[in-house]
Amino acid sequence: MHQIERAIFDIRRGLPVLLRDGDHEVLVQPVEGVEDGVLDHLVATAGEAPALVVSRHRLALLGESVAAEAARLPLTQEAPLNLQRLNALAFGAELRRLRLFQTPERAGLADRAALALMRRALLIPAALTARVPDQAKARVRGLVEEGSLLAVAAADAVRCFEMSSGLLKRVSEARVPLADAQESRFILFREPDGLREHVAIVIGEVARWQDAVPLRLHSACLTGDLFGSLRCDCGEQLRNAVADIDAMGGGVLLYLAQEGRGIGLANKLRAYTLQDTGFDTLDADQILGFGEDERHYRVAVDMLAALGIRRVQLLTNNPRKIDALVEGGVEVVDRQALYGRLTDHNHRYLSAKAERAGHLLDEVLNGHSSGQA
Ligand SMILES: Nc1nc2c(ncn2[C@@H]2O[C@H](COP(=O)(O)OP(=O)(O)OP(=O)(O)O)[C@@H](O)[C@H]2O)c(=O)[nH]1
Ligand SMILES: [Zn+2]
Repeated sequence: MHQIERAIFDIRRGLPVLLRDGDHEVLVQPVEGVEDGVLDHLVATAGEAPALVVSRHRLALLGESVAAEAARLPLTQEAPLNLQRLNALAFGAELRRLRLFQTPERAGLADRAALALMRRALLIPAALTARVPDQAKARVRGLVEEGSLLAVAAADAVRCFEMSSGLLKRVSEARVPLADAQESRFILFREPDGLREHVAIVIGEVARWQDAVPLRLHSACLTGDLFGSLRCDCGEQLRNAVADIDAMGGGVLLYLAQEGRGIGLANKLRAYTLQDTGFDTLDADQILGFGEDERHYRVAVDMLAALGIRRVQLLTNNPRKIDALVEGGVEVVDRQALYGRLTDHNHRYLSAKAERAGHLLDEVLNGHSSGQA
């Protein structure tokens, strides 16, 4: 998978990469950050006009539905390669003005791989993919050989989110006394591709735990956790969780690198701007091409295994977290609610989570202001 990591770095820098699926070769270019000249360069290199690959979430907003995860929109003379139009089609909020000229086509392996790479790179999930025709293959191979274009297998790229279980690296640890839990230890884990790091905060002594371990899975939220943003309840939930776990006699908080429900901080800020024009938290993500929740919990299951934890009492209002642990073979014997404070700023966010994403927030929305249930 080493080449995939390099491909992700190239993509984050706005460079094209070549995806190979047997004899089929496809050039991939992220839509995010695409600049004047890049499109012409892509067409000149590939030798064919590209298609815009978008997620099914984005496509649904454009009035088309597909069963698959992604679809390709062929870009031809009727839909010229103009940057403004491309961006509007890929992640613009003015949907009424967009008219599809071409029927969406089924995404092939390389198209799906392209979107997986965009997501893994935390970019907008939209890509330009251009097939390399036979007569252009020798020239493109030359670019790969001279090192100016990276080639990867589409089959590896499409699996870039999958991690071989147990390969998570336990890297380092230290005692870090916290204001709300003096006996705390931070243990850092790194994903095998080196891209993301997650921290287990172990409160109390593991050896003393007899029964189900109090556990919090907390997804990173820079704005809320560090700066006390009023747009969400994350900072208070984080601090309440540490205090609650300490009061329960110890347990674990997994601080997961899943900023913005897995879409990354850059996209979360884009989503906030959309929310300021009237969209709710889920619709804003969908405009950008994301599903209502892009988080994967495999890493949390692996961290628990590394810590020798099989039975837990989970502090959450999110049924998906319970399901993900159970699917991963962790026994969830109990759930405890965990609230932050309801404010004028986060009311709409919490209501959307409750009404549209099934979060169990009745108590906080109906008057309870803070603390555990
Ligand atoms: N995309 C997006 N993410 C957001 C928004 N507001 C907060 N988040 C993110 O949502 C996640 C919330 O994480 P958690 O508090 O662990 O999870 P939860 O799904 O609310 O579930 P529980 O708190 O366990 O009930 C964090 O990653 C935040 O960065 C938003 O408007 N859009
Ligand atoms: Zn937050």
